[in-house]
Amino acid sequence: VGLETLLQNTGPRPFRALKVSINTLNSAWKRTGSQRRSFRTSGILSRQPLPVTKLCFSLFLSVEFQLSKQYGPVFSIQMGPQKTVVLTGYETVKEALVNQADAFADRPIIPMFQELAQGFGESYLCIGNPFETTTIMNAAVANIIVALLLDKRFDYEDPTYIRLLKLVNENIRLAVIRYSFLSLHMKFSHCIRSNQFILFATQEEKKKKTNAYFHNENLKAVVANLFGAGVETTSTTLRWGLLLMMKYPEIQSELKVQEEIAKVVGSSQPRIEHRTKMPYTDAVVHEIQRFANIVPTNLPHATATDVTLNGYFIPKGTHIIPLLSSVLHDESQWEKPHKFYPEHFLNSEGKFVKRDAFMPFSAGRRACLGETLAKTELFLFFTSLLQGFTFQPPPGTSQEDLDLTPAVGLTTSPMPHQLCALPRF
Ligand code: HEM
Repeated sequence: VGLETLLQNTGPRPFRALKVSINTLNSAWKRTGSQRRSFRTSGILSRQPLPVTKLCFSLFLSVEFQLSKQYGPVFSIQMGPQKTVVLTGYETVKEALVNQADAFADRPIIPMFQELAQGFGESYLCIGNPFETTTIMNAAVANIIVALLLDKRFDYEDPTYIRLLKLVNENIRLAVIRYSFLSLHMKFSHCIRSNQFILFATQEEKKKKTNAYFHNENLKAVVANLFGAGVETTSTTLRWGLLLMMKYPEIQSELKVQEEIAKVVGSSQPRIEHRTKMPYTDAVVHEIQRFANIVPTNLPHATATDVTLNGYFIPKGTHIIPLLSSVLHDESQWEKPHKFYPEHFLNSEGKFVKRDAFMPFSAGRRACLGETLAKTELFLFFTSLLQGFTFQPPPGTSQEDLDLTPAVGLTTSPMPHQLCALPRF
Protein backbone atom coordinates (compact mmCIF):
# COMPACT_ATOMS: atom_id res chain seq x y z
CA VAL A 1 0.00 0.00 0.00
CA GLY A 2 1.45 3.37 -1.02
CA LEU A 3 2.01 5.99 1.61
CA GLU A 4 -0.27 8.20 -0.41
CA THR A 5 -3.11 5.74 0.10
CA LEU A 6 -2.37 5.45 3.79
CA LEU A 7 -2.46 9.19 4.30
CA GLN A 8 -5.36 10.06 2.04
CA ASN A 9 -7.64 7.44 3.52
CA THR A 10 -10.17 9.04 5.82
CA GLY A 11 -11.01 5.74 7.50
CA PRO A 12 -9.41 4.04 10.45
CA ARG A 13 -5.98 3.49 8.88
CA PRO A 14 -4.18 6.36 10.62
CA PHE A 15 -5.49 5.01 13.89
CA ARG A 16 -4.18 1.55 13.05
CA ALA A 17 -0.76 3.07 12.42
CA LEU A 18 -1.06 4.97 15.67
CA LYS A 19 -1.91 1.76 17.49
CA VAL A 20 1.26 0.13 16.13
CA SER A 21 3.26 3.06 17.42
CA ILE A 22 1.53 2.84 20.77
CA ASN A 23 2.28 -0.88 21.07
CA THR A 24 5.92 -0.27 20.24
CA LEU A 25 6.14 2.56 22.72
CA ASN A 26 4.31 0.61 25.38
CA SER A 27 6.91 -2.17 25.08
CA ALA A 28 9.57 0.43 25.65
CA TRP A 29 7.60 1.64 28.66
CA LYS A 30 7.56 -1.86 30.15
CA ARG A 31 11.30 -2.23 29.54
CA THR A 32 12.09 0.97 31.40
CA GLY A 33 10.54 0.03 34.69
CA SER A 34 13.65 0.85 36.69
CA GLN A 35 13.96 4.34 35.27
CA ARG A 36 10.26 4.90 35.80
CA ARG A 37 10.62 4.04 39.43
CA SER A 38 13.56 6.38 39.88
CA PHE A 39 11.62 9.22 38.24
CA ARG A 40 8.58 8.50 40.36
CA THR A 41 10.54 8.55 43.58
CA SER A 42 12.90 11.35 42.63
CA GLY A 43 10.51 13.97 43.96
CA ILE A 44 10.75 16.06 40.78
CA LEU A 45 7.01 16.05 40.39
CA SER A 46 4.71 14.66 42.98
CA ARG A 47 2.25 13.22 40.45
CA GLN A 48 2.73 9.78 39.07
CA PRO A 49 3.95 9.82 35.45
CA LEU A 50 1.30 8.65 33.00
CA PRO A 51 2.08 5.71 30.72
CA VAL A 52 2.64 6.27 27.05
CA THR A 53 -0.73 4.96 25.86
CA LYS A 54 -2.44 7.79 27.66
CA LEU A 55 0.14 10.16 26.26
CA CYS A 56 -0.64 9.25 22.65
CA PHE A 57 -4.35 9.57 23.09
CA SER A 58 -4.07 12.69 25.15
CA LEU A 59 -1.80 14.46 22.71
CA PHE A 60 -3.30 13.37 19.46
CA LEU A 61 -6.93 12.86 20.25
CA SER A 62 -7.25 16.04 22.32
CA VAL A 63 -8.32 14.74 25.70
CA GLU A 64 -5.49 16.54 27.44
CA PHE A 65 -8.03 18.68 29.29
CA GLN A 66 -9.28 15.62 31.09
CA LEU A 67 -5.72 14.78 32.09
CA SER A 68 -5.00 18.28 33.30
CA LYS A 69 -8.29 18.32 35.19
CA GLN A 70 -7.26 15.10 36.90
CA TYR A 71 -3.57 15.85 37.41
CA GLY A 72 -3.35 19.67 37.33
CA PRO A 73 -1.74 21.94 34.73
CA VAL A 74 1.76 20.43 35.18
CA PHE A 75 2.09 16.67 34.90
CA SER A 76 4.77 14.24 33.86
CA ILE A 77 4.59 11.41 31.38
CA GLN A 78 6.87 8.68 30.09
CA MET A 79 7.54 8.77 26.35
CA GLY A 80 9.15 5.39 25.95
CA PRO A 81 12.30 5.74 28.05
CA GLN A 82 12.07 9.54 28.12
CA LYS A 83 10.56 11.41 31.04
CA THR A 84 8.69 14.47 29.83
CA VAL A 85 6.80 17.27 31.56
CA VAL A 86 3.56 18.51 29.95
CA LEU A 87 2.39 22.09 30.59
CA THR A 88 -1.27 22.92 29.97
CA GLY A 89 -3.44 26.03 30.01
CA TYR A 90 -2.67 29.64 29.17
CA GLU A 91 -1.39 30.68 32.62
CA THR A 92 1.08 27.81 32.98
CA VAL A 93 2.37 27.90 29.40
CA LYS A 94 2.83 31.69 29.67
CA GLU A 95 4.59 31.34 33.03
CA ALA A 96 7.08 28.94 31.45
CA LEU A 97 7.58 30.31 27.92
CA VAL A 98 7.27 34.04 28.65
CA ASN A 99 7.99 34.73 32.34
CA GLN A 100 10.74 32.11 32.60
CA ALA A 101 11.67 32.29 28.93
CA ASP A 102 15.39 31.54 29.25
CA ALA A 103 14.92 28.49 31.42
CA PHE A 104 12.49 26.84 28.97
CA ALA A 105 14.22 27.87 25.73
CA ASP A 106 16.32 24.80 24.92
CA ARG A 107 15.41 22.15 22.38
CA PRO A 108 15.80 18.52 23.39
CA ILE A 109 17.90 16.26 21.20
CA ILE A 110 15.40 14.00 19.43
CA PRO A 111 16.90 11.80 16.68
CA MET A 112 13.75 11.99 14.56
CA PHE A 113 13.91 15.79 14.34
CA GLN A 114 17.64 15.75 13.69
CA GLU A 115 17.16 13.47 10.72
CA LEU A 116 14.14 15.36 9.44
CA ALA A 117 16.21 18.53 9.36
CA GLN A 118 18.77 16.88 7.12
CA GLY A 119 16.71 15.55 4.27
CA PHE A 120 13.42 14.34 2.95
CA GLY A 121 11.79 10.95 2.77
CA GLU A 122 10.92 9.00 -0.36
CA SER A 123 7.34 9.12 -1.45
CA TYR A 124 4.87 8.47 -4.25
CA LEU A 125 4.12 11.21 -6.73
CA CYS A 126 0.57 11.77 -7.77
CA ILE A 127 -1.36 14.91 -8.58
CA GLY A 128 -4.83 14.64 -7.12
CA ASN A 129 -8.25 15.87 -8.12
CA PRO A 130 -8.08 19.58 -8.99
CA PHE A 131 -10.67 20.33 -6.32
CA GLU A 132 -8.54 18.80 -3.56
CA THR A 133 -6.59 21.76 -2.24
CA THR A 134 -3.44 20.27 -0.67
CA THR A 135 -1.16 20.31 -3.71
CA ILE A 136 -2.18 23.65 -5.13
CA MET A 137 -2.11 25.37 -1.74
CA ASN A 138 1.32 23.96 -0.94
CA ALA A 139 2.56 25.05 -4.35
CA ALA A 140 1.34 28.60 -3.84
CA VAL A 141 2.74 28.97 -0.32
CA ALA A 142 6.05 27.23 -1.06
CA ASN A 143 6.71 29.67 -3.88
CA ILE A 144 7.03 32.39 -1.23
CA ILE A 145 9.90 30.47 0.40
CA VAL A 146 11.33 29.70 -3.05
CA ALA A 147 11.23 33.42 -3.90
CA LEU A 148 12.99 34.28 -0.63
CA LEU A 149 15.69 31.66 -1.10
CA LEU A 150 16.16 31.47 -4.86
CA ASP A 151 14.72 34.72 -6.13
CA LYS A 152 12.46 32.84 -8.55
CA ARG A 153 9.11 31.03 -8.77
CA PHE A 154 8.43 27.46 -9.83
CA ASP A 155 5.71 26.67 -12.29
CA TYR A 156 2.98 24.71 -10.47
CA GLU A 157 3.22 21.98 -13.11
CA ASP A 158 6.99 21.58 -12.77
CA PRO A 159 7.52 17.89 -11.84
CA THR A 160 10.57 18.67 -9.67
CA TYR A 161 8.51 21.20 -7.74
CA ILE A 162 5.52 18.90 -7.32
CA ARG A 163 7.78 16.14 -6.06
CA LEU A 164 9.52 18.43 -3.59
CA LEU A 165 6.19 19.60 -2.21
CA LYS A 166 4.78 16.12 -1.79
CA LEU A 167 7.90 15.08 0.09
CA VAL A 168 7.80 18.05 2.44
CA ASN A 169 4.12 17.57 3.13
CA GLU A 170 4.33 13.84 3.58
CA ASN A 171 7.30 13.89 5.90
CA ILE A 172 5.61 16.26 8.28
CA ARG A 173 2.44 14.17 8.39
CA LEU A 174 4.39 10.96 8.78
CA ALA A 175 6.58 12.29 11.52
CA VAL A 176 4.34 11.11 14.32
CA ILE A 177 2.68 8.21 12.56
CA ARG A 178 5.62 6.05 11.71
CA TYR A 179 9.10 7.41 11.69
CA SER A 180 10.57 4.20 10.35
CA PHE A 181 8.95 4.83 6.94
CA LEU A 182 11.30 7.70 6.39
CA SER A 183 14.52 7.44 4.49
CA LEU A 184 16.83 10.09 3.26
CA HIS A 185 16.82 10.28 -0.51
CA MET A 186 15.97 13.76 -1.54
CA LYS A 187 18.69 16.38 -1.43
CA PHE A 188 18.01 20.05 -1.90
CA SER A 189 21.31 20.75 -3.56
CA HIS A 190 20.16 19.98 -7.09
CA CYS A 191 17.32 22.47 -7.07
CA ILE A 192 19.29 25.27 -5.46
CA ARG A 193 20.53 27.86 -7.94
CA SER A 194 21.74 31.07 -6.40
CA ASN A 195 20.67 34.17 -4.58
CA GLN A 196 22.48 36.41 -2.13
CA PHE A 197 22.09 34.15 0.87
CA ILE A 198 22.98 30.91 -0.89
CA LEU A 199 25.76 32.54 -2.89
CA PHE A 200 27.33 33.92 0.29
CA ALA A 201 27.04 30.58 2.04
CA THR A 202 28.65 28.67 -0.81
CA GLN A 203 31.49 31.20 -1.04
CA GLU A 204 32.14 30.75 2.67
CA GLU A 205 32.06 26.99 2.21
CA LYS A 206 34.74 27.27 -0.45
CA LYS A 207 36.99 29.17 1.95
CA LYS A 208 36.74 26.11 4.22
CA LYS A 209 36.75 28.24 7.34
CA THR A 210 36.79 26.19 10.47
CA ASN A 211 33.88 26.91 12.83
CA ALA A 212 32.21 28.93 10.04
CA TYR A 213 28.43 29.20 10.32
CA PHE A 214 27.91 29.24 6.56
CA HIS A 215 28.81 25.81 5.22
CA ASN A 216 26.95 23.37 3.00
CA GLU A 217 25.54 21.19 5.75
CA ASN A 218 24.13 24.14 7.63
CA LEU A 219 22.85 25.69 4.43
CA LYS A 220 20.95 22.54 3.57
CA ALA A 221 19.52 22.40 7.09
CA VAL A 222 18.38 26.05 6.94
CA VAL A 223 16.71 25.54 3.55
CA ALA A 224 15.08 22.32 4.78
CA ASN A 225 13.88 24.03 7.96
CA LEU A 226 12.32 26.91 6.04
CA PHE A 227 10.44 24.52 3.76
CA GLY A 228 9.54 22.17 6.60
CA ALA A 229 8.38 24.88 8.98
CA GLY A 230 7.03 27.46 6.55
CA VAL A 231 5.01 25.64 3.91
CA GLU A 232 2.79 22.96 5.39
CA THR A 233 1.85 25.09 8.41
CA THR A 234 0.63 28.04 6.36
CA SER A 235 -1.03 26.05 3.59
CA THR A 236 -2.80 23.77 6.08
CA THR A 237 -4.16 26.82 7.90
CA LEU A 238 -5.47 28.16 4.59
CA ARG A 239 -7.10 24.83 3.79
CA TRP A 240 -8.82 24.94 7.19
CA GLY A 241 -9.91 28.47 6.32
CA LEU A 242 -11.63 27.43 3.08
CA LEU A 243 -13.23 24.41 4.76
CA LEU A 244 -14.60 26.64 7.53
CA MET A 245 -15.93 29.12 4.96
CA MET A 246 -17.80 26.26 3.26
CA LYS A 247 -19.11 25.09 6.62
CA TYR A 248 -20.21 28.57 7.68
CA PRO A 249 -21.37 30.32 4.47
CA GLU A 250 -22.95 33.10 6.52
CA ILE A 251 -19.43 34.13 7.65
CA GLN A 252 -17.96 33.89 4.14
CA SER A 253 -20.93 35.67 2.61
CA GLU A 254 -21.37 38.97 0.93
CA LEU A 255 -22.72 40.21 4.26
CA LYS A 256 -19.51 39.46 6.19
CA VAL A 257 -15.98 38.72 4.87
CA GLN A 258 -16.77 39.21 1.21
CA GLU A 259 -18.70 42.37 1.99
CA GLU A 260 -15.72 43.81 3.87
CA ILE A 261 -13.38 42.86 1.02
CA ALA A 262 -15.69 44.58 -1.47
CA LYS A 263 -15.86 47.69 0.71
CA VAL A 264 -12.16 48.05 1.52
CA VAL A 265 -10.27 46.34 -1.29
CA GLY A 266 -12.79 46.50 -4.14
CA SER A 267 -11.32 44.96 -7.26
CA SER A 268 -7.74 46.06 -6.54
CA GLN A 269 -5.08 43.62 -5.35
CA PRO A 270 -5.26 43.04 -1.57
CA ARG A 271 -2.34 44.57 0.34
CA ILE A 272 -1.26 44.10 3.94
CA GLU A 273 -2.12 47.76 4.67
CA HIS A 274 -5.79 46.85 4.12
CA ARG A 275 -5.74 44.63 7.20
CA THR A 276 -6.22 47.38 9.80
CA LYS A 277 -9.32 48.52 7.91
CA MET A 278 -10.76 45.00 7.82
CA PRO A 279 -11.43 43.98 11.46
CA TYR A 280 -13.94 41.26 10.60
CA THR A 281 -11.66 39.52 8.10
CA ASP A 282 -8.73 39.88 10.50
CA ALA A 283 -10.83 38.30 13.25
CA VAL A 284 -11.86 35.45 10.96
CA VAL A 285 -8.22 34.71 10.02
CA HIS A 286 -7.24 34.71 13.72
CA GLU A 287 -10.16 32.47 14.60
CA ILE A 288 -9.22 30.07 11.79
CA GLN A 289 -5.77 29.76 13.38
CA ARG A 290 -7.18 29.32 16.89
CA PHE A 291 -9.79 26.79 15.84
CA ALA A 292 -7.48 24.87 13.48
CA ASN A 293 -4.85 24.57 16.22
CA ILE A 294 -2.41 23.19 13.70
CA VAL A 295 0.59 22.59 15.98
CA PRO A 296 -1.36 21.21 18.97
CA THR A 297 1.60 19.78 20.86
CA ASN A 298 3.98 22.65 20.02
CA LEU A 299 7.56 21.69 19.21
CA PRO A 300 9.34 20.05 22.13
CA HIS A 301 11.33 22.24 24.51
CA ALA A 302 13.91 21.38 27.17
CA THR A 303 14.86 23.18 30.33
CA ALA A 304 18.15 25.08 29.95
CA THR A 305 18.67 25.24 33.74
CA ASP A 306 17.16 23.80 36.89
CA VAL A 307 13.87 25.62 37.34
CA THR A 308 10.83 25.74 39.61
CA LEU A 309 7.40 26.01 37.96
CA ASN A 310 4.13 26.17 39.90
CA GLY A 311 6.04 24.88 42.92
CA TYR A 312 7.52 21.89 41.06
CA PHE A 313 11.26 21.50 40.72
CA ILE A 314 12.24 20.56 37.15
CA PRO A 315 15.92 19.74 36.53
CA LYS A 316 17.99 21.04 33.63
CA GLY A 317 17.61 19.01 30.44
CA THR A 318 14.05 17.79 31.13
CA HIS A 319 11.91 17.44 28.01
CA ILE A 320 8.96 19.84 28.06
CA ILE A 321 5.75 19.88 26.03
CA PRO A 322 4.01 23.27 26.35
CA LEU A 323 0.67 22.13 24.96
CA LEU A 324 -0.64 24.82 22.60
CA SER A 325 -4.02 23.14 22.12
CA SER A 326 -4.66 23.59 25.84
CA VAL A 327 -4.00 27.34 25.46
CA LEU A 328 -6.00 27.82 22.26
CA HIS A 329 -8.96 25.96 23.78
CA ASP A 330 -8.50 27.09 27.39
CA GLU A 331 -11.99 27.34 28.85
CA SER A 332 -10.94 30.16 31.19
CA GLN A 333 -9.76 32.30 28.25
CA TRP A 334 -12.27 31.80 25.43
CA GLU A 335 -16.03 32.35 25.44
CA LYS A 336 -16.68 29.43 23.08
CA PRO A 337 -13.41 27.47 23.06
CA HIS A 338 -14.65 24.58 20.93
CA LYS A 339 -16.73 26.57 18.43
CA PHE A 340 -15.69 28.59 15.37
CA TYR A 341 -16.52 32.07 16.66
CA PRO A 342 -14.75 35.06 15.03
CA GLU A 343 -16.29 37.30 17.74
CA HIS A 344 -13.49 36.04 20.02
CA PHE A 345 -11.39 38.73 18.32
CA LEU A 346 -13.99 41.53 18.09
CA ASN A 347 -15.21 43.98 20.70
CA SER A 348 -18.80 45.20 21.02
CA GLU A 349 -18.09 47.92 18.43
CA GLY A 350 -16.83 45.41 15.87
CA LYS A 351 -13.17 46.47 16.29
CA PHE A 352 -10.41 43.87 16.21
CA VAL A 353 -9.03 42.94 19.66
CA LYS A 354 -5.82 41.01 20.37
CA ARG A 355 -6.14 38.10 22.78
CA ASP A 356 -3.26 37.05 25.05
CA ALA A 357 -4.15 33.37 24.77
CA PHE A 358 -3.84 33.49 20.97
CA MET A 359 -0.65 31.44 20.78
CA PRO A 360 -0.63 29.36 17.57
CA PHE A 361 2.98 30.46 17.06
CA SER A 362 3.89 29.65 20.68
CA ALA A 363 5.59 32.35 22.78
CA GLY A 364 8.88 33.36 24.35
CA ARG A 365 12.43 32.74 23.17
CA ARG A 366 11.54 29.85 20.85
CA ALA A 367 8.40 31.34 19.32
CA CYS A 368 7.93 30.81 15.59
CA LEU A 369 10.56 32.58 13.52
CA GLY A 370 8.14 33.00 10.63
CA GLU A 371 5.20 34.49 12.56
CA THR A 372 5.13 37.83 10.76
CA LEU A 373 5.60 36.25 7.34
CA ALA A 374 2.93 33.63 8.07
CA LYS A 375 0.40 36.22 9.26
CA THR A 376 1.01 38.33 6.17
CA GLU A 377 0.64 35.33 3.88
CA LEU A 378 -2.53 34.13 5.60
CA PHE A 379 -4.23 37.51 5.28
CA LEU A 380 -3.22 38.09 1.65
CA PHE A 381 -3.98 34.59 0.40
CA PHE A 382 -7.29 34.38 2.27
CA THR A 383 -8.47 37.81 1.15
CA SER A 384 -7.43 37.24 -2.46
CA LEU A 385 -9.18 33.87 -2.60
CA LEU A 386 -12.44 35.17 -1.15
CA GLN A 387 -12.27 38.24 -3.34
CA GLY A 388 -12.25 36.06 -6.45
CA PHE A 389 -14.28 33.02 -5.42
CA THR A 390 -17.07 31.71 -3.25
CA PHE A 391 -16.26 28.29 -1.81
CA GLN A 392 -18.96 25.64 -1.64
CA PRO A 393 -19.14 21.91 -0.92
CA PRO A 394 -19.32 19.71 -4.04
CA PRO A 395 -22.83 18.86 -5.31
CA GLY A 396 -24.39 16.19 -3.12
CA THR A 397 -22.48 17.29 0.02
CA SER A 398 -24.26 19.49 2.54
CA GLN A 399 -22.75 21.87 5.10
CA GLU A 400 -23.62 19.36 7.82
CA ASP A 401 -21.62 16.66 5.99
CA LEU A 402 -18.39 18.68 6.20
CA ASP A 403 -16.19 17.05 8.81
CA LEU A 404 -14.14 19.32 11.08
CA THR A 405 -12.37 16.42 12.82
CA PRO A 406 -8.63 16.88 12.37
CA ALA A 407 -6.46 14.21 10.75
CA VAL A 408 -3.65 12.67 12.83
CA GLY A 409 -0.18 14.13 12.29
CA LEU A 410 2.47 16.41 13.76
CA THR A 411 0.36 19.23 12.40
CA THR A 412 -3.41 18.82 12.39
CA SER A 413 -4.72 19.14 8.85
CA PRO A 414 -8.36 18.81 7.84
CA MET A 415 -9.59 15.42 6.66
CA PRO A 416 -9.23 15.11 2.87
CA HIS A 417 -12.10 16.94 1.24
CA GLN A 418 -13.09 18.54 -2.02
CA LEU A 419 -14.41 21.98 -2.74
CA CYS A 420 -16.01 24.00 -5.51
CA ALA A 421 -14.64 27.44 -6.22
CA LEU A 422 -17.29 29.59 -7.90
CA PRO A 423 -15.85 32.69 -9.62
CA ARG A 424 -17.55 35.79 -8.24
CA PHE A 425 -17.10 37.96 -11.32
C1 HEM B 1 0.51 29.32 10.18
C2 HEM B 1 1.81 29.22 10.08
C3 HEM B 1 2.76 28.81 11.18
C4 HEM B 1 2.51 28.32 12.43
C5 HEM B 1 1.17 28.05 13.10
C6 HEM B 1 3.80 28.09 13.07
C7 HEM B 1 3.96 27.61 14.35
C8 HEM B 1 5.19 27.36 14.93
C9 HEM B 1 5.38 26.82 16.25
C10 HEM B 1 4.25 26.45 17.21
C11 HEM B 1 6.70 26.71 16.46
C12 HEM B 1 7.38 26.15 17.73
C13 HEM B 1 7.66 27.27 18.72
C14 HEM B 1 8.20 26.75 20.04
O1 HEM B 1 8.91 25.75 20.04
O2 HEM B 1 7.88 27.31 21.10
C15 HEM B 1 7.37 27.18 15.28
C16 HEM B 1 8.74 27.22 15.12
C17 HEM B 1 9.39 27.65 13.99
N1 HEM B 1 8.77 28.18 12.86
FE1 HEM B 1 6.80 28.40 12.54
N2 HEM B 1 4.78 28.44 12.18
C18 HEM B 1 4.20 28.89 11.03
C19 HEM B 1 4.83 29.37 9.90
C20 HEM B 1 6.19 29.51 9.76
C21 HEM B 1 6.87 30.09 8.62
C22 HEM B 1 6.16 30.73 7.41
C23 HEM B 1 8.22 29.98 8.84
C24 HEM B 1 9.41 30.43 8.02
C25 HEM B 1 9.39 30.85 6.84
C26 HEM B 1 8.39 29.33 10.13
C27 HEM B 1 9.60 29.04 10.70
C28 HEM B 1 9.76 28.49 11.95
C29 HEM B 1 11.06 28.15 12.51
C30 HEM B 1 12.41 28.32 11.82
C31 HEM B 1 10.82 27.64 13.80
C32 HEM B 1 11.84 27.14 14.81
C33 HEM B 1 12.23 28.30 15.74
C34 HEM B 1 13.28 27.89 16.78
O3 HEM B 1 13.56 26.72 16.94
O4 HEM B 1 13.78 28.79 17.47
N3 HEM B 1 7.14 29.06 10.65
N4 HEM B 1 6.43 27.58 14.36
